Amino acid sequence: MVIDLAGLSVTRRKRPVLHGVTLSIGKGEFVGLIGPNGAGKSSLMEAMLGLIPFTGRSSLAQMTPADRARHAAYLPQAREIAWPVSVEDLVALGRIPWPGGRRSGADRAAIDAAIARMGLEPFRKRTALRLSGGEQNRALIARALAQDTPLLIADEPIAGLDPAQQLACLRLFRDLAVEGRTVLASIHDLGLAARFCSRLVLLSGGHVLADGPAAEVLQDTLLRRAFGIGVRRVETPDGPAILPV
Ligand SMILES: Nc1ncnc2c1ncn2[C@@H]1O[C@H](COP(=O)(O)OP(=O)(O)OP(=O)(O)O)[C@@H](O)[C@H]1O
Repeated sequence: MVIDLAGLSVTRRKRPVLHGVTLSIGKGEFVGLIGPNGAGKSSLMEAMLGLIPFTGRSSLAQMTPADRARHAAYLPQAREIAWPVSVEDLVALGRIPWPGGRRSGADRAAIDAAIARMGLEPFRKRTALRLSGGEQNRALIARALAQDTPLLIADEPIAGLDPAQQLACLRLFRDLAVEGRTVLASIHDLGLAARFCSRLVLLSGGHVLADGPAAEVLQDTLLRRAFGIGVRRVETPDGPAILPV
């Protein structure tokens, strides 16, 4: 398993926010983590990576930081770029876990591929702070891609992207999974999650309410329990379109 969690619980400011989450994710899966605001999606990602205290077991948190950095790339929800570095230098930070600095051929190839995959060539030399919000988001995704890890954990990767960029990003993540990598991404758009992910995990109130193929997880009763809303489904040649009602 690429991610193996058992009985993972998190308490924040004395309030329990995750209650014994058990979850295994294997090679080649693209798992969409869905659930309402405050369900615990970000907390689950942070805890499994060992970034916040938790009880229970996470295979990722057990690794040394150096091993983990070569196993898992992480796109946090907060899209902070701290320094006025060029897009190219920002993406190159993804190579830090690998020996050889930025000079090896492998590093150059990974940086170039990540920039190309996120369509960032026109911005390559530009200071990342002078990009639009969505462009900055793409640069940070490219940094995670340049890390070239078997696992990518992305917290709301398509938030703030325009519709074309959302499709491009999810298509890329699906391709990464087809190539044999593993992707876990939190996604609020249920229709896009259903179309692109191989499996959905529905989190609500810190519990896993459902885990499986989209058709099983996006059932009316479950969605009403989690979000308090119903949905309309329209089948299209590209997959289901899901309209919250
Ligand atoms: N730094 C923090 N300190 C204290 N409580 C926090 C902190 N971050 C999150 N929480 C609380 O933990 C719970 C889970 O939050 P979390 O950010 O994991 O949810 P989420 O599912 O990612 O939500 P969203 O969809 O809004 O991003 C919420 O009740 C939230 O208020």
